[in-house]
Amino acid sequence: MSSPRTIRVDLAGRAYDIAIGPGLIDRAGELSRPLLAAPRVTIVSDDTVEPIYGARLAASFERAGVKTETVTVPAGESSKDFASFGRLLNELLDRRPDRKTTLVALGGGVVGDLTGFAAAVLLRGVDFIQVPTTLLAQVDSSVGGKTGINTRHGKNLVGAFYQPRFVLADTTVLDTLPRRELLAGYAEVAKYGLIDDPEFFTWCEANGDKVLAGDAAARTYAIEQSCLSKARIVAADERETTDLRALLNLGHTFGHALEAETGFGGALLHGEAVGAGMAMAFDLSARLGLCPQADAERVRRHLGSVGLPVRLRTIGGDNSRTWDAAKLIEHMRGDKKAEGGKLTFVLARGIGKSFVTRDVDEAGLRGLLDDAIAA
Ligand SMILES: O=C(O)C(=O)C[C@@H](O)[C@H](O)[C@H](O)COP(=O)(O)O
Repeated sequence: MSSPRTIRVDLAGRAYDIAIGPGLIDRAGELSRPLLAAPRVTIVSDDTVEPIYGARLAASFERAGVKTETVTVPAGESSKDFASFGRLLNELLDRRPDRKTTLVALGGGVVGDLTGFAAAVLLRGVDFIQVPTTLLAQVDSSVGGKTGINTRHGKNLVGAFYQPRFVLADTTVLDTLPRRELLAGYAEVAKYGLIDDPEFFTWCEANGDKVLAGDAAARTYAIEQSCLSKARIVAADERETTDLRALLNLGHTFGHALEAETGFGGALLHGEAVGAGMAMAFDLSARLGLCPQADAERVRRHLGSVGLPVRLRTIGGDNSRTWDAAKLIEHMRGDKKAEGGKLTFVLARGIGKSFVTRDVDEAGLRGLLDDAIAA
């Protein structure tokens, strides 16, 4: 059988491939067998995805002579907390893994982040493979080795940089993804254009609807371009030691605060929060005179036109929610990027011209939040 399209994440001794293409779940065993330390894997999935794809993935490993076991967690962001993480570790240990066991994360960002963190600490570190089944996980969270959980203090505040051995993105699984999940992932696709690739953002404006409607060529192109951008940035700044990787956090200072305020219970999908957060980051950039107003409007128009909720009033599908600017700013202070009490933002000088700054006037921020809440 032909080799799928692969993109290399070039990390010297820890380099790995992202394979992208239709039907790859059925080839997971054959494609990952050479990477396994021993012919046994434990698949970690959630109770939405496992019933749909678990048996096919397990069968593909079994065909390659690999023994499988499966552990399932409840679907949703609430599984990314201490208690769920502890339960997952115990369930994994119940199956008597050894250091040559490989974990396979089958699911979206929550399953990937949770499994990756479990792999980082189980027996002090076992290998793991990502089989992302959402658009968001395929274009973003499965690549780059950011693993972790949420705490009552905020999003992803406990975790590890721990790279997978392989990422296997089966593009056909997106056909069964609910539109809301697709949209949430699409926010992260558009993000790459907004960070440093204005041509890609222009492509998104022309083709975003096709990506969401299931056009296979448009979808594959969007995933490949996103993974190329992410692989390039991660290879250059794996552990976010310079501000380069931090650019991938465009929209996240706002987004994480919105998620924290709604309690990580799934009222708000991560990608929805990021979409609204990117619109706010461009609005703030324009308000501070850093970015042309026309660019901020273009961002808001495109994200809104594909169906992302870019107004705080509509985000999370609960029109009765009230937001409090002071509380949102308090959440931002707890963000990992905050340094010495200074809030950190990814702002922009225009589309594709993002940069990191710790120099944001809080009165300007407060004004933006008050206006966003009132709009
Ligand atoms: O990979 C990265 O680096 C990112 O920042 C990608 C983000 O889109 C992703 O949501 C990430 O998990 C956020 O990381 P965090 O360090 O801000 O928690």
